[in-house]
Amino acid sequence: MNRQCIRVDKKKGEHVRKLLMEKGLLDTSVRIASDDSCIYIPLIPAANATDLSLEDALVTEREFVMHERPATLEHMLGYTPRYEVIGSIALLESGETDLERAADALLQANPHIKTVLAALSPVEGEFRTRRFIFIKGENTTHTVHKEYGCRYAVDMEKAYFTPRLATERSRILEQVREGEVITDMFAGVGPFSILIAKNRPSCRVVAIDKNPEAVKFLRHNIALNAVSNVEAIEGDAKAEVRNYAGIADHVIMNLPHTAQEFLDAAMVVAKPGTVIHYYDITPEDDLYSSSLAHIEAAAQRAGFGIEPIATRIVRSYSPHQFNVCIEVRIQGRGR
Ligand SMILES: C[S@@+](CC[C@H](N)C(=O)[O-])C[C@H]1O[C@@H](n2cnc3c(N)ncnc32)[C@H](O)[C@@H]1O
Repeated sequence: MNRQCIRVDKKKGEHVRKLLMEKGLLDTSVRIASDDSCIYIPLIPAANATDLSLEDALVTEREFVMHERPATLEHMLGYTPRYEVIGSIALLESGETDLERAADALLQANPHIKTVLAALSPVEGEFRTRRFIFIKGENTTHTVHKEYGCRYAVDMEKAYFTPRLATERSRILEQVREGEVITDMFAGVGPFSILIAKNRPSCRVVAIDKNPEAVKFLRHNIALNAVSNVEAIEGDAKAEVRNYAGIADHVIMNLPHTAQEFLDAAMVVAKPGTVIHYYDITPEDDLYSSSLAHIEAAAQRAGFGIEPIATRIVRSYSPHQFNVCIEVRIQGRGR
């Protein structure tokens, strides 16, 4: 099938290709063609070639060979931008210089992406949310993300969610046995709680979050995933744990930066044998020691001891800081 294209002298080819790419007019589904002196650059069907007014270039038609594989971002942009995909939203990380062009390439490379946003702020504030700027596609911050057979609706401006913890969540699930009680102290829209509830139907999950918007999505996600063993609690974990004293087999503390302030509250729901899954941001020269000391001190205040069972780096946070997980088993009688 013939396609509309631009014929241009080989020497000017790269300049014209870049220009068409910037304008979002390059058809990247087929290979650029050439003969001895010219190259033929394919245009997307909707391109209005008469508006282009390219010097020394001719609008013509010819057949092109399809790419065997869909064009990659590297192929389209000459580099791979830093981004993550949450549901149908691609989120470009700060540092991206040509947002419009990167957004065009993302929309073209991945048919599941309908919206491209860029982060305007880091994760911030008590509710760990971010601000975004809309770049291209459908103008929304709401999406539904699929992960390990679960679906999570989230408005990214109103509540925290990251797909980067998917593997970590599955690691926690592997440690939970049927019939256990889990307290998810900072549950957000529910990715730890719902994954566990769905895969361990006889577990009881108490999911707490202080952000009313996160809890709204948590409740929605409980219904979306048809789980009946999650109790969604809106409130401050420090206060709410008093209603669940001494019942937890697992306590998930996914509030890096400030989880330390909640260790005494974690000890309220703990009992001998409870496993605490504690997340922190730590410097490379003290990945685990100080955090372990804080956990041990809180356990001692509650009349417990601890047995460290695992430590791991979850992901890199900044050049010299890491998001780590420390897991300890509670020992002793408690107060
Ligand atoms: C890093 S997010 C983690 C959310 C969820 N666990 C996840 O993986 O997506 C931390 C959550 O803690 C919540 N939070 C902050 N302070 C809290 C508090 N005092 N009590 C309960 N939740 C709190 C925030 O609203 C946020 O949703």
